[in-house]
Amino acid sequence: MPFYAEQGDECALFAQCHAQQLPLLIKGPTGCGKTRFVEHMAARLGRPLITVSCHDDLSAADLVGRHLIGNGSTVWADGPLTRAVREGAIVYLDEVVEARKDTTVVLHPLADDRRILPIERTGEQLKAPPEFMLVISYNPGYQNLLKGLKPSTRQRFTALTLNYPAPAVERSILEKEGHASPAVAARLVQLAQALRRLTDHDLEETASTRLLVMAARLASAGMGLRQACRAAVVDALSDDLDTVIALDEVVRAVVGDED
Ligand SMILES: Nc1ncnc2c1ncn2[C@@H]1O[C@H](COP(=O)(O)OP(=O)(O)OP(=O)(O)O)[C@@H](O)[C@H]1O
Repeated sequence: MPFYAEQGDECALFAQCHAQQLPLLIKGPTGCGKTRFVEHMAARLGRPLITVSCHDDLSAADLVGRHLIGNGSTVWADGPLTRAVREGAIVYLDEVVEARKDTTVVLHPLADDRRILPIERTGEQLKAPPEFMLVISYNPGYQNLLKGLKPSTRQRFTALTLNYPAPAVERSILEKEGHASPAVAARLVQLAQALRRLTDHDLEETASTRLLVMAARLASAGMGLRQACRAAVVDALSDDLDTVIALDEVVRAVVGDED
C-alpha cells in the first residue's frame, strides 16, 4: 500500500465519503500529498484508481469517450470517467479547474445524488455503482479569479483542505520517502519552515514536501546537503537571480556551508 502520513483525520473523512457515496474535493498547494493520499485510500478501500491530470484542452469527450473509426467501421471507446463508473473505481481528476468548461456537463449529474453519467454520443445513461467515487483536486494558490470552481460545481462536493504537514509528520515523510537520517530530515523541515515564512511576490509557490523529498534523496545518495537543497529546492522555486540568491542565503543559514 502506498505510504501516506496522515495530517489530521482525512483518512476517516475519505472513508466516510466513500461509504456515503459522496464526492470529494481536495484543496491544497502543489506537492502537499494530495495524489499520494488518494492512492493510499484507493488501496485501503480495495478499489481501482483511475487518475486524470486535467489540462486546458481536456474536454468532456476525453473523459467520457468517443467513436473511433478504423477498418471502415466505427467502435466506441470508453474514456477514463466512463471506465471508472463501469468498474466502480475511484476516479481522481487532478487540477480539475484546468479542464474545459464542457466537462461540468458530465461531472454535475455524477457528483450530485443522481450519480449518473450521461453519454451523449451513445444515448446511454450509466448509473454509478455504490463503490464508485469521484475525487477532484485543485490548488487555490495559483488560480486566477476567472478560473476558480463555479459555486454550482463546488457545492456538489464535500471538501477537504490539505496543507504542508506539521513538522513531526513532515520529518517522518522525509525519513521514509527520502531515506533521510533523522538529523537531515530535521534540517530540511527547519529549512522549509524558514522558506514558508517568506512572503516573496516572485515566488508563485513555496517549498513543498515534494521538493524536500527530492533534496533528501540527493543527500542520502551522498550529495552535500547544501548542494542538494540548491538543486532540489532553490533552483526549482525560482528563475529570478536575486530571488535565487536570497533563497540560497536562507539555505546557508539553516543547513550551513558544508557541500
Ligand atoms: N502525507 C504524505 N505522506 C507520504 N508522502 C508524502 C506526503 N505528502 C507528500 N509526500 C511526498 O511528496 C510527494 C508529492 O506528493 P503528491 O504528488 O501527493 O502531491 P500533490 O499534492 O498531489 O501535488 P500536485 O498538486 O502538484 O499534483 C509524494 O510523491 C511523496 O513522496
